[in-house]
Amino acid sequence: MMQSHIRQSGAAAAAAVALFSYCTAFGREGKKEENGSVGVHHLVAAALVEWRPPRRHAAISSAPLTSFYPNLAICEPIRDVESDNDDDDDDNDDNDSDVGFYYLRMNPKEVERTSLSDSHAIFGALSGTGMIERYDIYRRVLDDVAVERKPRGGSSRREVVIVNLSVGDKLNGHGGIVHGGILSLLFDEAMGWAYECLRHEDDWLDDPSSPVTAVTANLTVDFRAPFVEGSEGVIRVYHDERKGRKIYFTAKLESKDGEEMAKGSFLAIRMKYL
Ligand SMILES: CCCCCCCCCCCC(=O)SCCNC(=O)CCNC(=O)[C@H](O)C(C)(C)COP(=O)(O)OP(=O)(O)OC[C@H]1O[C@@H](n2cnc3c(N)ncnc32)[C@H](O)[C@@H]1OP(=O)(O)O
Repeated sequence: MMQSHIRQSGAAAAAAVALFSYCTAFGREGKKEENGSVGVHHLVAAALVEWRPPRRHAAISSAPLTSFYPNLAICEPIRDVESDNDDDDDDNDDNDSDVGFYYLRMNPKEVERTSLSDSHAIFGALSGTGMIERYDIYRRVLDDVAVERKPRGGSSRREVVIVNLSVGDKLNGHGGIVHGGILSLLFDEAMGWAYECLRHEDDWLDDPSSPVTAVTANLTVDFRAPFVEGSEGVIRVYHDERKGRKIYFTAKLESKDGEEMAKGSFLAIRMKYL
């Protein structure tokens, strides 16, 4: 988890300081030992490289569940995925980056839908050690002030969903690199959940409870950097536009360090009869 990563990083930093103090106090040179072992200063350097200041976090709230998602979201305000508020990528500066929000975790296991049972690719067959080891979905929720300020309508770009994920070492194409098809799958699912969030918003449908299913009509992915096996990452899904039954999303996959590993765009079309 990123939280534990940050905690570990903090511990690493503390250890680095302690080791550095030790080196300074005792005048150790810390060269690489002749027998090939790594000297003290290498340990210090390694620890310092590991540490990085945490980025600004999303607001954390203990707000109760909203009424329209009684069994979908569980009340677990996120503490371990970082905000994109300080993102300097113009491509992804969603409109509400200056207002308050928090994340609520969604729970696929509690959704009564056969597609999310064992037959589901991500939560079923491809879930497990070495495969998709984590795929935690969070809905972004604006706080009351943000809701008041936010323009309503179907075309304002905004982050809807994030996914905190990790992939093991059994889903590669080239050695050590996660298969692009797997990343496309991860994107497709995330954008599907973003659609599910949007369709429950009261200004989206005349009847929010009506079961209107959307399918992926088009999915495009740009792979920007190899996502290596054993990596953690965050997918951020943005809603761009809606034209009748057509709903457009874009998304990006960030490494845990915030580097953009892949970008996706997605067209979901609401089916006529489901
Ligand atoms: C709580 C649980 C959470 C659960 C969350 C779970 C998330 C799971 C996510 C998994 C998502 C998937 O993988 S879904 C599985 C993969 N996808 C599929 O199997 C879809 C297969 N394709 C289809 O069924 C169909 O082609 C549809 C439904 C997409 C479209 O057929 P249609 O409804 O008859 O639409 P049609 O009248 O032809 O076109 C409507 C408009 O869309 C445009 N259009 C149609 N197709 C395309 C296209 N590929 N690219 C661009 N534009 C298109 C047309 O030009 C037209 O524009 P205009 O003239 O109106 O301007």
